[in-house]
Amino acid sequence: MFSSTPMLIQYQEIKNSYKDCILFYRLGDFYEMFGSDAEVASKVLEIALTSREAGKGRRIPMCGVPFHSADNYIAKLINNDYKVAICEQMEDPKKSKGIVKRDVVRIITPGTVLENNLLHEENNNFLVCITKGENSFGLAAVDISTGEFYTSEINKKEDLINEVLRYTPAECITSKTQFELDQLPNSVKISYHYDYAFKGDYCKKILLEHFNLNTLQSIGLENFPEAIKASGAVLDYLISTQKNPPGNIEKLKIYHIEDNMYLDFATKKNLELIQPINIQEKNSTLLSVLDKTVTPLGARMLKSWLTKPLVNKEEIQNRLNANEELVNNLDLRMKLRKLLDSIYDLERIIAKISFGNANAKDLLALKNSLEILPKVKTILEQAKSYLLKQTYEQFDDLNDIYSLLEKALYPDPPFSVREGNLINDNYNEEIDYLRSITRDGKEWILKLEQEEKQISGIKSLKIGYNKIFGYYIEITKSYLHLVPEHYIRKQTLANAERFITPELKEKEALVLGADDKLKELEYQTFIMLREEIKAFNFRILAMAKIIAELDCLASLAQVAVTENYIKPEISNNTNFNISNCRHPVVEKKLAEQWFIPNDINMNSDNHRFLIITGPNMGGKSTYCRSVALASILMQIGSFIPADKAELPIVDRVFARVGANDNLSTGQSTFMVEMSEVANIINNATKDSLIILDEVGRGTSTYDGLSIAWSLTEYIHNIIKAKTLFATHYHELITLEEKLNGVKNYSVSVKEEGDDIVFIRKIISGGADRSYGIQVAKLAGLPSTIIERSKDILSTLEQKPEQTQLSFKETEYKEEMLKIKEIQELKSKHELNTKQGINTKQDINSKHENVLKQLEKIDLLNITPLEAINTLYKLQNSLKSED
Ligand SMILES: Nc1ncnc2c1ncn2[C@@H]1O[C@H](COP(=O)(O)OP(=O)(O)OP(=O)(O)O)[C@@H](O)[C@H]1O
Repeated sequence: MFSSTPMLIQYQEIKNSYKDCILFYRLGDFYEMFGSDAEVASKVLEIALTSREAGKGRRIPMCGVPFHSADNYIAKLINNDYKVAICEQMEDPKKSKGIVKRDVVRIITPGTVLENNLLHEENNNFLVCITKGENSFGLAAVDISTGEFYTSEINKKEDLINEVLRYTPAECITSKTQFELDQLPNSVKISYHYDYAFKGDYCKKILLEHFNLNTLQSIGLENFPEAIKASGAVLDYLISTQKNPPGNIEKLKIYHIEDNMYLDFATKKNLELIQPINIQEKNSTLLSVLDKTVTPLGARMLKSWLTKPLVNKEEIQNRLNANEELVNNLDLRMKLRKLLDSIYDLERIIAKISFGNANAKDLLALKNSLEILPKVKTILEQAKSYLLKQTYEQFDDLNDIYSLLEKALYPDPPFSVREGNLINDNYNEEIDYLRSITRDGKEWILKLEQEEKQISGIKSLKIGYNKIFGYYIEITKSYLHLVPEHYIRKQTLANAERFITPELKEKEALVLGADDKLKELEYQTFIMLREEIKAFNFRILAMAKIIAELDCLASLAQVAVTENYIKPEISNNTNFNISNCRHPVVEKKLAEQWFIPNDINMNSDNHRFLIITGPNMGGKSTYCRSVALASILMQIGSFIPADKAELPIVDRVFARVGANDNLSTGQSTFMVEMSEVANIINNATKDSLIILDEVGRGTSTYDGLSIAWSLTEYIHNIIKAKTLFATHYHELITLEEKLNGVKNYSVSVKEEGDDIVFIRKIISGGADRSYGIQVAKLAGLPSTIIERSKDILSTLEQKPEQTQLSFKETEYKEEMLKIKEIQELKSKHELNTKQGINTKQDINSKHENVLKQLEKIDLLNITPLEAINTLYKLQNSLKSED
């Protein structure tokens, strides 16, 4: 379409291959965008849209961003779901004849970013790929900013979706013919890759080439065709976007979801492991309590531990023992944490080195981190626990790499790699030589300044430098009469004149020539140094993992000490016995009160299904969750908030807590609740732990009760998983007599006259009432409503079969009349307004205010209680103004 100028012809040719990207076309110091790309980008980036001559009097839209600040603009486009193709000049414009050669050097997509401003230190940036085979799904997850690469084969679709969500992917790729992605939440950004990249043979070839293997057997992948497809396709996507094989990806780890504790998305959300339910309350997550890591490496690993607790007894025990040693050995813990604190994000530095983006400051950060490693090793020498001892034995202090950097790298290099001061003295002879010339030359110029001052007697004489004139002698106007004759005038300023001398120019040629050469040579030497370090990538990455693990263990130990946690025992049978168990997050949030700890005892026999009843706000949810969190904590190797604990290893934890709306997926509260319950039923085993909190409350009382009842029977009789069920359906407590494994518990409460005091102790036996009205009173509901509620409650208690209430002779009736009255008033007002009658003078402002508020009420979505409450307020506001 822009066929008329050579540059635009070139642009169009390149753009044709990158139609789905915004093309950043390098033109001198700018990246330019043309046509529809310019129209889109100018809006998103809020930059001026101009136009450019396209021949034959036509103009095309154009906008541009400076090359040196492109990162921020790219970030904005990526965050707005665009892909960006970076097209560079492939030759020096000064040396090229005709149009400069250009090509796309990289495509940036959300899952392939390496830019600091698009990455979060404490989060991975996973690119996930999914494939669909006849009997299973393939999944691969890769983070090029850290070098991690995982793959798995999964049978059930729900498990696949759950696993995709566990990675919180920045981008998810598949092929258009592979998979219907309608089941993934909208938050997952989907990209499609070419169909050919998902063919088994092609994927195998890509993997063998990348990992330099003859067979996939050595990495355990041979018998997993879908995992091969997913990992091959994702690698192909990386190669095609980065235009290079990702040099920091050394290993592909195949895993099976049952290798770890299974936590589905709803459970992680309901237990607030990583993300708070209320986004504002960042410190209501388990992670916020546990994360005392001091490196980004550790922070990312801890997050991954929390979403994938262990199930292998030996591994759990090893972590617990290491943790215990770090808890008890203060010196070891403190010194370790202090040393780790100085270690930079090695994984992200290595990614930058691999993709050729690392500058000298990055290498300096690497050098400074490596300097710490031998000290860490020395500290670990005293360790006695298996895991720490093993870490000590495997510890590679990378001293050779440190020595190389120490020798080669300038001690305080700049960010830019083009301005010199990158390479140390005594590393490269030619650099030393050129540096001495520029240093000497600069000294010579300083000396000349002194001499010229003395000879001419001009005190303000100074020698300066700029890019246009090079070196010059500047003399202020008041001394111009003293200027020696051999000075040659070059420039006149408002206050001064600038001169040169032949001698000065001669020296300048020498200094600047050497300076240019030095900068170029330093740059080339730096690139070579970076390549040399690249060869050590995998050794450094292996140590990064060890550092991350030490950081996690030391963080858990630190929390155990400050929060007073204890080491749990792994139960030899399937019994749960925890004395004085606390909720790790709630206990920290209680400002002035003490957290009341509670015991928990469960076995596989007559104590496996606990029904917990009692007042609202009594602490039922908190109790149930604290048990689930204790299991998760132990299985990540952490101590737990209790006085003594013995826990079995559970294969899965499920938590169905509260009723959450999920309007974004078009599901009602009840639908979400039931699908979460269905997931539990389909996946729980006798070795699982299930937390049910008020299941059934999203529907009518009898429907809800019936579901809760039959769910209890099913879990008790068929699944046999350990279960804690917090409920307001007191009818369920009769199940204790019918089902052998069911036991009733309740939260105790003290009645003080008409009021209640929460004791928050869990006691044996069921509760027969919820004290909802007392809690409503505590919450500040008006006394009219409280009193009326008591009336209704006593009627119901006398005639429990009565489901329809009559509201004769009550305040409620009066209030309903009031509604009618006001609504009539409102419609009269509307009618009058329609008929053009000016009623404003008749209705004073307070009525108008009430009417406005009434108008806002959405009658279809308001409960009777809310309606009464609102009316009460409105009536009061009318009364108070009278
Ligand atoms: N053991 C405890 N010690 C001290 N405070 C507690 C304890 N358990 C709960 N709380 C406090 O009580 C609040 C309510 O607890 P929780 O939500 O567990 O009650 P609940 O019985 O499940 O209520 P509802 O039936 O209304 O859902 C908590 O947010 C916390 O502030």
